[in-house]
Amino acid sequence: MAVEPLTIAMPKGRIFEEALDLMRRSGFAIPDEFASDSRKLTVTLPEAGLQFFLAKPMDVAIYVEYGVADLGVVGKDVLLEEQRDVYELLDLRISPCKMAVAGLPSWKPAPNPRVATKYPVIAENYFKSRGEQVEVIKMNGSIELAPIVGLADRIVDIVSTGQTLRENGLVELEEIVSVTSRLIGNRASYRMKNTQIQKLSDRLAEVVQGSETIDPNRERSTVDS
Ligand SMILES: Nc1ncnc2c1ncn2[C@@H]1O[C@H](COP(=O)(O)OP(=O)(O)OP(=O)(O)O)[C@@H](O)[C@H]1O
Ligand SMILES: O=P(O)(O)OC[C@H]1O[C@H](OP(=O)(O)OP(=O)(O)O)[C@H](O)[C@@H]1O
Repeated sequence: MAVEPLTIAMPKGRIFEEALDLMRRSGFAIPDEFASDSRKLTVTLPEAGLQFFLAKPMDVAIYVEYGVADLGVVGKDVLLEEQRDVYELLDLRISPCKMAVAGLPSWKPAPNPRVATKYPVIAENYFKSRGEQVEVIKMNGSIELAPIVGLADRIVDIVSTGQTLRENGLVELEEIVSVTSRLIGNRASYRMKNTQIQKLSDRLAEVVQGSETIDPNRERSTVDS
């Protein structure tokens, strides 16, 4: 009986190249036409029993929760922000960064504090857990601008190299959580396609843990059961 392919939602942008490299090192020969900057949003590998599609990073967990993708690759930041009902299957250890509170070096606690962020859920939860009342302002990007122009006294944002903070005269005040990309799974797919999913996850885990490369010719690159 033919096995239904596994569908994997991949994030466009920063994570994409590293995720693709990981898939390739795990033995899946994904063609070059599937690139983050290409307009092509889907690719099927019939031999491998895999189908990929390219989604906005913030939307990956939605596709997986609704079951149009069996699996997805997504930053831990998105999982914490979106709180979707999905399984987190594997830490892929790619695209590392952290979520942090930042502000001007002169920052001091003041009445009616405002915090600008693209991640309002993470920010609300963090300040609530600290017993600090703040007004969280949801922004869509260029978050570092907010303290400079006086919209907010602090920000909650991703810090990777720290360059954006430095170039804007800001400093990290507190780290909230460290972030890497995760393999996530739809709950029903995890039951119905368990053998295929487990096989793919094990294969990725082997490469993640050992940083080894699986030769596609070593065995047929398939997740068919
Ligand atoms: N320096 C960084 N800035 C932002 N995200 C990073 C960084 N380093 C790693 N990441 C990871 O990459 C993901 C974001 O990727 P990207 O910046 O391509 O998307 P985005 O900013 O959400 O999308 P878009 O720019 O299309 O709105 C994050 O969810 C995070 O897990
Ligand atoms: O520590 P760094 O290496 O400088 O990286 C962190 C910066 O990168 C991201 O912004 P992005 O480039 O996604 O732009 P955005 O502000 O428009 O979201 C993030 O929001 C920080 O601003």
